[in-house]
Amino acid sequence: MPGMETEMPGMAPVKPLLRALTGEAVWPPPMWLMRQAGRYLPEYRALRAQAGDFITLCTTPEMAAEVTLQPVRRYGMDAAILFSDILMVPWAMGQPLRFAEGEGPVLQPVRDAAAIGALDPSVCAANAAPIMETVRLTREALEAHGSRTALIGFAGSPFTVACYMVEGHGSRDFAAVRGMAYADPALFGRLIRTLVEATTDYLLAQAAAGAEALMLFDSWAGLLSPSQFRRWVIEPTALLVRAIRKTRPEIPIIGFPRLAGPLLAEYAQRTGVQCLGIDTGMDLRWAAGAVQPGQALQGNLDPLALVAGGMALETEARSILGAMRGRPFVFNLGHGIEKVTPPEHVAALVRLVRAG
Ligand SMILES: Cc1c2[nH]c(c1CCC(=O)O)Cc1[nH]c(c(CCC(=O)O)c1C)Cc1[nH]c(c(CCC(=O)O)c1C)Cc1[nH]c(c(C)c1CCC(=O)O)C2
Repeated sequence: MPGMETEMPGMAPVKPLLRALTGEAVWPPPMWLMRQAGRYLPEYRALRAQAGDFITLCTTPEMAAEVTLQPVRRYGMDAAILFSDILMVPWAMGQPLRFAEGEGPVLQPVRDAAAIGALDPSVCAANAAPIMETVRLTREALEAHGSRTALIGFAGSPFTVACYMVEGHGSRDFAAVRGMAYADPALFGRLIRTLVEATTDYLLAQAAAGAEALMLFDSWAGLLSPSQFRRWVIEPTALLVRAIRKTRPEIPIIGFPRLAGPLLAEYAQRTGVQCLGIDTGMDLRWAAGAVQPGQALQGNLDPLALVAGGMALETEARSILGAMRGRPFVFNLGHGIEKVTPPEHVAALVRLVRAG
């Protein structure tokens, strides 16, 4: 029974985020923001400068745990999201990666059978040990303060991670990747299977280290045609979810198939994730009718409304709250926070959402 746990003597109350993810209409809704730890925060920029390099920051557990906790301390968010990056999975499989100042990630592209065959998914979780240590330290710090804040672990979905692995850097349309998926589906399928395997182990290791929910970021899912979306987004995600559930049936999973449009319904049904991340452009009431009964929604404030602040922010946030009242919901952005966001606008948003 929802809520029962809170009344049982000797048991810690269930955290609001976890209640919402398991289908309870918690109100005011729990909230956190995608990329809530990041360059818009002065305390992040200070630690980032001290680390020197982004990968060093991600692989130094004390620093990464500290960065994870920064937005929780400042705003009392209902979730802390592990500070890391979706590209740490290819990094942990040995693909050379660097984050170039001002241009984003740069990887040595994998485009042929030799390069894809050389990737070993079985070493991913072990090589990512520092990230698991970050999870452990962060969870420990949260529990030490008796926090209501839940810790979210995450990974990129196989398709979105494959986009960067094949292209070698960011792109507006990932044309080379989508072209390869049509021209050589056997080879692309091999890469996707490798990623399903690596990502399963990687997420299970995060759960074992103390992550209380898991999120799959599929930022580029919406670039695909419907048939390709079914093949490269829905099928591998369904396999991944099933594999995680086999070992950890209770851990809630949030799927974020960005720009999926009407294919959200099929994604929700066939993957069976507990919660759907909704992007900025999607109508929340429509999304509520498209998902399965009991599936929670998370989203979808425009990050630019948060940059603007004032009346624009208030109007947008209130319309989201109005649409979602009475159903399982997690307040969030529709995509990552912009680095020009004034931190005081985030504080204003937190006050507004907490007032319901
Ligand atoms: C596509 C993608 C990436 N990474 C991620 C995605 C999916 C979500 C999305 O679509 O935004 C996910 C991600 N990246 C980061 C997190 C940390 C947790 C959080 O606070 O949400 C998460 C969940 C930190 C980060 N990842 C990155 C930064 C900035 C690095 C810095 O401090 O210099 C942070 C805080 C770097 C990164 N990492 C990536 C890119 C394209 C870039 C460069 C763009 C940029 O600089 O914003 C790949």
